Amino acid sequence: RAWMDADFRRQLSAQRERVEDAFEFEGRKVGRGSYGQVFKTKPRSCADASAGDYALKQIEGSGLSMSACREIALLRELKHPNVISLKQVYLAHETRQIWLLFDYAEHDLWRMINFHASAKKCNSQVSLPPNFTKSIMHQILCGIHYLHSNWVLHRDLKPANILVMGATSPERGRVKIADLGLARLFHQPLTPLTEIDPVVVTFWYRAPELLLGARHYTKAIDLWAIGCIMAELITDKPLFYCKQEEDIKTSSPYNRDQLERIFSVMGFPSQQDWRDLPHLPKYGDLVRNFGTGQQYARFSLGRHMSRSFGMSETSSEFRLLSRLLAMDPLRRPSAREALEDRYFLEEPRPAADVFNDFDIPYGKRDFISDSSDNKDDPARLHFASRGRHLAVASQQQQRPICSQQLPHRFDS
Ligand SMILES: C[C@H](O)c1c(Cl)cncc1-c1cnc2c(c1)CCCN2C(N)=O
Repeated sequence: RAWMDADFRRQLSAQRERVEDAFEFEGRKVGRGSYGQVFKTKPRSCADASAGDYALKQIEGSGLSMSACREIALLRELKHPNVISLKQVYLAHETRQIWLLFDYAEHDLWRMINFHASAKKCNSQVSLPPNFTKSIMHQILCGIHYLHSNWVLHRDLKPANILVMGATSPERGRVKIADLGLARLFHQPLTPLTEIDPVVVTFWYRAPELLLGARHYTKAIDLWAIGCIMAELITDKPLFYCKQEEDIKTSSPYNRDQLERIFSVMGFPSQQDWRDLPHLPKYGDLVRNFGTGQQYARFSLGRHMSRSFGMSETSSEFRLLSRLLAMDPLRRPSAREALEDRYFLEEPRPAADVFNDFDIPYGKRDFISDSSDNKDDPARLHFASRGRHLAVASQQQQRPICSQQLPHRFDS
């Protein structure tokens, strides 16, 4: 028996296509995060440069965990223009590594928003098409509507997971939702928040019910994150920005500083606003830390957005934003209800190419070196995230925004 299997296994192993044989990815690493690392590659086979690029994601850790297997099986079934499509899975049997192959997206909201934020700091506005935010929001909601109608929850929506196809792609300017829950090894939110890679996890997009100990992810949790992303697209600043302790090793979902930030923007939820609040597991901590929340009585989203960004509280843009950011998850719209909001029916209408045929001002992704890859280096925590910022910064240095050469203006 064993003898026959060994021979059979040798045959299989000889036939199995190896990822390193199919793709050139030496020195082509573009990103590294809690999920693992990602390379911008071309197939070795077709030599012509015109062939599209691919993103090769090497999943952190080894072995095919049950949830990684479930997520991969899901990804292979999912097919929607606004969801990144999984092209191939490679299981390297020798190293028990998992490699996922996707179409390559040159841009993502994290780098795009950083670009606009730094351009603002240098007082050189990169003006965007008037329907830029609306087009991106429309496509995020279309993608999430598709996932939710297939009972797939994303669980970790944030700007870095919202990709946008670049100029060389046939899908130029199309939004692709990525990292579907693969970053989550367990489905319940009560997982130790230390990712495999101790790069700090941000809480800025976490719904208040999660911070108060809600035991399960819901569709409404994804809609809250989309509201946070919409505000960030409008202001170029994370709405619920909260300084992060360097290494958050807690396994408790309760994060007082993050809740404090949410209340100082939104105000404190009253019994009328959120009937089920007292039933949440961490309600006791909330009362202990914040009492009746009187100190937040004068705060509201409308006040924050109008005072800080001159946004009109009667605009349909603000109305949709405040619906998405309802403190009570039961009051948030579904993805379909959000898509039916007046905001998307009014001029200017959302466009299929979010750049609206204008030149794309963002640079290509930088390749990053492996030097900071030393896992034992305690400082890795700093360099890991700082390295990414540096990568973006060097992007900016290559395209001096503050000098006379201004990026192509959208409105010209
Ligand atoms: C795997 C990943 O989701 C991805 C996919 Cl599936 C397809 N095309 C590009 C990417 C991609 C590459 N790099 C980065 C990002 C995304 C997010 C922001 C971080 N990042 C860097 N390079 O820093």
